[in-house]
Amino acid sequence: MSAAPAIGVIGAGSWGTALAQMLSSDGRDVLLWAYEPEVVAAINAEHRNPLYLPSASLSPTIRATCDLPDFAALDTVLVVTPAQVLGKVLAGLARSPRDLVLCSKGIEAGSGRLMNDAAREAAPGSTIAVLSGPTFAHEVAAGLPTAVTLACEGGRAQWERLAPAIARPAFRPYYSDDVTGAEIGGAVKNVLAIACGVVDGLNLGQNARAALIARGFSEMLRFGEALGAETETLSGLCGLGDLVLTCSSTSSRNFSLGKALGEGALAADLMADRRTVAEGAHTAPVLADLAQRRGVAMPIVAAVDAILRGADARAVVADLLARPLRAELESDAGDLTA
Ligand SMILES: NC(=O)C1=CN([C@@H]2O[C@H](COP(=O)(O)OP(=O)(O)OC[C@H]3O[C@@H](n4cnc5c(N)ncnc54)[C@H](O)[C@@H]3O)[C@@H](O)[C@H]2O)C=CC1
Ligand SMILES: O=C(CO)COP(=O)(O)O
Repeated sequence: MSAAPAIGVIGAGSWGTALAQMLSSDGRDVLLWAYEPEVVAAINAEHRNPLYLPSASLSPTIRATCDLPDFAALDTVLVVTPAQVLGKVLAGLARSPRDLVLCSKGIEAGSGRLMNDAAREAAPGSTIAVLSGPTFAHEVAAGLPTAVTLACEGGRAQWERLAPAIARPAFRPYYSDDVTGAEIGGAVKNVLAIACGVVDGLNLGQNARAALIARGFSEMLRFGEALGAETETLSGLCGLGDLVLTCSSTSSRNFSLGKALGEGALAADLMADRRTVAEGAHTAPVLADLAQRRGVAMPIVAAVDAILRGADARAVVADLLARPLRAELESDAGDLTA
């Protein structure tokens, strides 16, 4: 037990559970909202989450609940639902001023909104922050060293409140005030991780994967610039850092989904009845659409979108390779802009 104020975590998938475990490591009380009553029961009775993070023994200072009204008095709440339901879930939270730390990575289908816009509408009066970076849940739950971007719309004053509440000896947030950049990094890298998985599934080699990471990063920068993100933010933990992690490991659900697509599985079969979320599959269509409407070239994102819609992966890769040659840097483009 600790005298530090309790923290709330909404969403008890693998990431919400891992964050709750990390936050409880100084003995403080953590209230964890789960969608499924059986997850609540298992966490409270056995201190385990067999559905989403079976490897972890959880702290007894984590209490789970299905009732959002239980969060009414908490000043700091982390939001860790799948991106597509974030607005809907937050609409059930009492409307009092608090710090809302968004940890989901995606873009809302239909509206094309980033999570901070969805959260601001669903929970008016809150001050938004975004926590994002290279963070496999099972490693954070195991206490392995991890660093993240913590982007605060409330600037330094909010950081002074949140940093001591969230930092732990092995969990190290870095300050930013670029909420848009932090969200774009996490959303776009999920789509690029699917692309890298496809290349792995097709056995196209490590050169191709490195090329996808570098050219995909260019797409992330172009899209970020169009939405007002800082290049420096995207070059940090929440952009390049997370891109490198998720594009290189089958621990990533997005990479694994792409690998199965490259091996010939159908997207519809892979998405049917899946319990865990591969956010890139939901983000790719809306991101490809946003990019097209804003005139931002994102050929790798468009390729992932096409494969998810059922196009043959090998043919899509052949089309990518057949694109006209062009300058690597925008600043050198001149006539080479095809
Ligand atoms: N797992 C990880 O290593 C990391 C995940 N994230 C992000 O965290 C977010 C949550 O992902 P995970 O914790 O991995 O989820 P997960 O894939 O482990 O579990 C799925 C989650 O969706 C919830 N859910 C399903 N239907 C729902 C509904 N109708 N309403 C509310 N909740 C519902 C389930 O209760 C469960 O919490 C995603 O945006 C993901 O990109 C970010 C960093 C790391
Ligand atoms: O965001 C993540 C690591 O930073 C988790 O990636 P996946 O959702 O692809 O597993």
